[in-house]
Amino acid sequence: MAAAAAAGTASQGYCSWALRGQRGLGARVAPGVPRRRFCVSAAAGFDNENREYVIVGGGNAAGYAARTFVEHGMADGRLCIVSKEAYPPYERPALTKGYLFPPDKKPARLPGFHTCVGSGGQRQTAEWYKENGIEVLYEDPVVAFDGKTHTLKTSSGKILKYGSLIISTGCEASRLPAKIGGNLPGVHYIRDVADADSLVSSLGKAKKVVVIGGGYIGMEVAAAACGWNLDTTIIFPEDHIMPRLFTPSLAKKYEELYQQNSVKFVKGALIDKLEVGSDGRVSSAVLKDGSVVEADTVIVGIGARPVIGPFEAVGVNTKVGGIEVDSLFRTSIPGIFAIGDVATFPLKMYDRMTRVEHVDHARKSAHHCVEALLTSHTKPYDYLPYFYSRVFEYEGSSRKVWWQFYGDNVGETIEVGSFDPKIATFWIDSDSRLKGVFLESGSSEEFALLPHLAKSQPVIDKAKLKSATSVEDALEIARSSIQAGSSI
Ligand SMILES: Cc1cc2nc3c(=O)[nH]c(=O)nc-3n(C[C@H](O)[C@H](O)[C@H](O)COP(=O)(O)OP(=O)(O)OC[C@H]3O[C@@H](n4cnc5c(N)ncnc54)[C@H](O)[C@@H]3O)c2cc1C
Ligand SMILES: NC(=O)c1ccc[n+]([C@@H]2O[C@H](COP(=O)([O-])OP(=O)(O)OC[C@H]3O[C@@H](n4cnc5c(N)ncnc54)[C@H](O)[C@@H]3O)[C@@H](O)[C@H]2O)c1
Ligand SMILES: O=C1O[C@H]([C@@H](O)CO)C(O)=C1O
Repeated sequence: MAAAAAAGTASQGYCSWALRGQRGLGARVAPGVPRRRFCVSAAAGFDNENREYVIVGGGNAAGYAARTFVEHGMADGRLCIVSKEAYPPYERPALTKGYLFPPDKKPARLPGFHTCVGSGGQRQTAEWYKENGIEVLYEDPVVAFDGKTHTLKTSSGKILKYGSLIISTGCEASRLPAKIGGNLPGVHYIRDVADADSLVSSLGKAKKVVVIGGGYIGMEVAAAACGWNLDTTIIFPEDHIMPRLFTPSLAKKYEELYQQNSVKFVKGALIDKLEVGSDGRVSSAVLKDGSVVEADTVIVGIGARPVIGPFEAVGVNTKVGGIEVDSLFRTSIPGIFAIGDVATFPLKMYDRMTRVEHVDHARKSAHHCVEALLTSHTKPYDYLPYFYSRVFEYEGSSRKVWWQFYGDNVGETIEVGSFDPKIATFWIDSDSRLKGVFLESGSSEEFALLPHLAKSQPVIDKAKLKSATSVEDALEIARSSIQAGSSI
């Protein structure tokens, strides 16, 4: 059921793109600049098929995009968000953090974490969208797209003609095939609130939990399961957790913490099948080597795939996947943009095309895209990759952990600190330039230094850094390397 069936109540009606004759490019009018308005009479708001701006996907990036439209006075009666979900945009990271706290430890619930609270902004509830004249179509995903006629069709059969279109359909969880038990009751994937609700209901009854995948979801969900005092096993194919980012040595420190919390690891293992019990629910995971791990609840976190359909014709990057955009988030078709997880964009500082599946980019790409659309700015997006996680945050946990990483994890690494309580890893390339930096349990001042380090890429005296006696000492050595003037 729709949590909120909000329709925009645009008092002045809206300007049809077709009547404005601004095919595709949207309104390239600076805020505050008087515009000729050819408004269609629309006393009831959005009552015909034309929409000036349409965002497809009501997720993290859409919430931040809506905020930028409002800041420019360009939302009221003009912006429509077409959402698959039943809720206005929210901060998706909460789903594997506060949302999974046990019932007695004050779990996060909507409307508590609607965008843009995750970055200290306003909490944009369903009311906020109404008050700002933004039409939100809930639980009505776009199922067809025609770039020639500028038309979208939703699952309920609505036909929407757009002036400018922003695709922010994000990612979907990769699934285990149904033929090996990937769809059994008790097997969970986690992407949205409905998934998280289903998982919480299973955790309430669970005794033995298997987490498949040693990435972000695996680490965050396994830590949450500890908060529910559940027998938890993580199974993954690699040698250590977080293989895309962590060094083996860094991973070891986190694995030890999980083991102290009674979590078991099965490494280097692939799933052969998930078996069904007499109650029709999952009962165990059978590994390729024939061993069996019992489970009444399985959480699968084996990566995510960009949601491209039905927009394939807009242009998919063949190497990275994702909808290809330029440094202003413009696709190959004028008037169509893509942001967030689904967009493959030029990562200017490392001179490569990439897709980033993290919330900081969702927020910043949304803002940058909408600013470029609504104003005449042509400043290229210059993103510094930023990833973070927080686990064991619930009250009563013996040790909370929170880490941040900035930059590129390339080159050799220097690790400083014992993890008790802090650890830092520095990635340094063959020219001795610092490329990436990771910090666990830093102070706010220390975390604030990391983006400066990763952005300026100072030349580092490696011997000096290796001899650092503490994380504080190491960060000071890196900071003074920026000041030494050898930065980019
Ligand atoms: C459980 C979880 C925890 C995370 N934690 C962190 C974290 O701690 N830190 C971090 O940096 N990142 C985290 N991420 C990643 C971060 O949430 C994403 O990078 C971010 O949500 C991307 O925003 P987006 O708007 O591009 O996509 P999404 O937020 O996924 O939004 C896309 C929306 O589009 C909808 N949609 C898809 N197809 C259609 C269609 N055809 N029509 C209409 N709507 C459609 C989807 O239902 C969804 O609501 C997490 C992700 C998950 C799943
Ligand atoms: N803190 C964060 O930034 C955060 C938190 C949660 C989720 N997310 C996002 O959510 C999405 C999904 O996260 P994720 O953890 O599933 O992806 P991931 O890519 O971080 O990890 C996937 C893991 O799955 C495992 N794996 C891959 N194929 C497998 C297979 N066939 N069988 C068993 N294991 C397999 C590997 O161990 C791999 O590390 C990503 O976009 C991620 O960025 C981010
Ligand atoms: O970025 C984030 O947003 C949410 C939460 O802070 C919203 O309240 C969360 O858990 C993050 O990591």
